[in-house]
Amino acid sequence: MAGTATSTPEYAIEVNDVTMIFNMASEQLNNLKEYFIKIMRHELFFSEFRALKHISFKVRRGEVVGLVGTNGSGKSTMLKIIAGVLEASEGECIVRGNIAPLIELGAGFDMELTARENIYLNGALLGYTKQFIDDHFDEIVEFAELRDFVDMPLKNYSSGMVARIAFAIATVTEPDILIVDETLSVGDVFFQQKCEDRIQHFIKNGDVTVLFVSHSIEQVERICQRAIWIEKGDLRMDGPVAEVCEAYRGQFG
Ligand SMILES: Nc1ncnc2c1ncn2[C@@H]1O[C@H](COP(=O)(O)OP(=O)(O)OP(=O)(O)O)[C@@H](O)[C@H]1O
Repeated sequence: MAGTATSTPEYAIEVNDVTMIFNMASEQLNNLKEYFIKIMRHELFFSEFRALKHISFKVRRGEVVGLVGTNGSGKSTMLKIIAGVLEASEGECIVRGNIAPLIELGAGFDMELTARENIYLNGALLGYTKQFIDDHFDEIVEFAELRDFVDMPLKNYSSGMVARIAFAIATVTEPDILIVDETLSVGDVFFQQKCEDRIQHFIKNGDVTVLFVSHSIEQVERICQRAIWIEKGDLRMDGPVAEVCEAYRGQFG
């Protein structure tokens, strides 16, 4: 269960005994018709897959926490539950403040529309008013460095270009909580640096809480103070970034 709270105690995020269960179909079906036929004939079976098992942790306001773990260990699932995109099967997640979720980039975009139209659409989804977007439109486009492409449909953009627009919109104001899931990996190295600088600016100048997933342990060590290691759905370690990254490297490096 994801929830928000209006009081502002020291924790921005509280994850309490969260378990996430996915139902996996016994076979891959191509369409709904096949699905219904199999169901009617009792030929389709489901098995439970526990992507997260009894995870608990708290993040203080202003803390910068990295999530590490090998592929499929449950990091993105954890971020999606915190962002309210997925509902936990068991346990609860309390979030205090507004979240800028940089996960599944482009999910709020309509690929048939232009970048200009998508800035307004995505901005509205993030809760910005039209006036606010009018006032910040140039700033968003400047940051994304896509001025020449602003009236081009998004379907013609590369994934890196979509990431630029998404990052620029989501960070045009300082959020209370910034959730970054591999967003930076699709951009080129120059844009990655620019995004990292903006995140660092938020960290230094405010009390933004950051949850950060990256496969680059160096990047996690550079940006975060604390790291949480999730492995095969279990919380393996939670502590100072250097210690957790060293242990993780020791096992997988
Ligand atoms: N919607 C879903 N339905 C079924 N299984 C899912 C779903 N989403 C994720 N999973 C499974 O849950 C597990 C955890 O996935 P998740 O994407 O959270 O891992 P991750 O640690 O972010 O991986 P990566 O580092 O590769 O991005 C994986 O085994 C994945 O296949």
